[in-house]
Amino acid sequence: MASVKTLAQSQDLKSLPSDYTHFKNQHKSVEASPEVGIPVIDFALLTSSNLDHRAKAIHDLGKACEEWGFFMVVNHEIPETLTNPLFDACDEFFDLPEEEKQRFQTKNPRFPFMVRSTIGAEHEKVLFWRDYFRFFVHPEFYCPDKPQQFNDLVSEYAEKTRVLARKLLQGISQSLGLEEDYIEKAMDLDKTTQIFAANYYPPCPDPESAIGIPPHTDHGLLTFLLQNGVGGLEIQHEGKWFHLNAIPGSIFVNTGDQLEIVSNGKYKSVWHRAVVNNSKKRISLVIPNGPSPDTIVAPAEPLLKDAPAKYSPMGYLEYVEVQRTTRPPQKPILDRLKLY
Ligand SMILES: O=C(O)CCC(=O)C(=O)O
Ligand SMILES: [Fe+2]
Repeated sequence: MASVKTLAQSQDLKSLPSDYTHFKNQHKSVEASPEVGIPVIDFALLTSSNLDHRAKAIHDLGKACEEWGFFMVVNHEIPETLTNPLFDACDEFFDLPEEEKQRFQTKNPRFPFMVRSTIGAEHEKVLFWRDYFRFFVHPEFYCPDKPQQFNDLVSEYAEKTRVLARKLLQGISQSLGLEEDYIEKAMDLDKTTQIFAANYYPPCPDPESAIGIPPHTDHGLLTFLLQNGVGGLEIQHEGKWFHLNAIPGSIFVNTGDQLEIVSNGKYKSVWHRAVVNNSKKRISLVIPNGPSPDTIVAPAEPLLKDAPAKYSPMGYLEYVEVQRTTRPPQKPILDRLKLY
């Protein structure tokens, strides 16, 4: 199957092919920025030695998870000298011929490498306006050996985002009234499951009728997202869709299904989608951070004093696999684990 990029670049593409048509002017969303209450977490405050600053950051983090399931992190210590070349490397990877990309398939069924044409697309009646690839970078590190430097860049980015995830999850633990290290121990974060994914959304001739990624929730604890200066991510909040505008240099973070389970439903995983536009290509780099593959995820024991468990336990990797192979893929398997 040809990539969407190739399709978008073909000379005779005047209108959206019918199998990519989802809606008639469907995406109604409102512009969202810190002015309308989108939470911003200052990582420097969260890691400050000033206890008041830290307590305020933890409070804000808890509120962001509870009310939005989404926040932007500033002062996160991941430099653009790393992320800019990483965007370039991903862009180059998308430029490789399809056969070349397929060559990077991994043999390991537990931690597969995927590019768009191998999964999803051929099973769907309606197609999404994006190309993507993804592979596991932890607890086993994998990365294609092309383009040059890709391996080093991904490895450094994965390492830095693991540190960020752990510190945020320490704050989130405390915001739930748990010990600082509760989540990292219960979720076995030394063997955290990290996936590196890149999405490519070419300019679309009829963006109102197409969708990049339909509404879904992510499977992990926290997902990090960077974009190439072009917006497209939308989150659902109180029944409305919000189109997110990034503070330059910030990282988007959204809560995932496992955080909902661990928090026994206090921090719901947020519904989100990616919309497309007709003028600029958009690339997003996405890192889902989850428990170790073999963790059986269940509501945190100390929280069960307040309310009985709302979810049945389930192994994390099994959860990922079921979510990946469920059609339609956007239906969260979380619903099946809900007890009441
Ligand atoms: O590209 C985006 O804005 C959304 C990506 C996303 O939700 C995902 O890859 O799970
Ligand atoms: Fe997502």
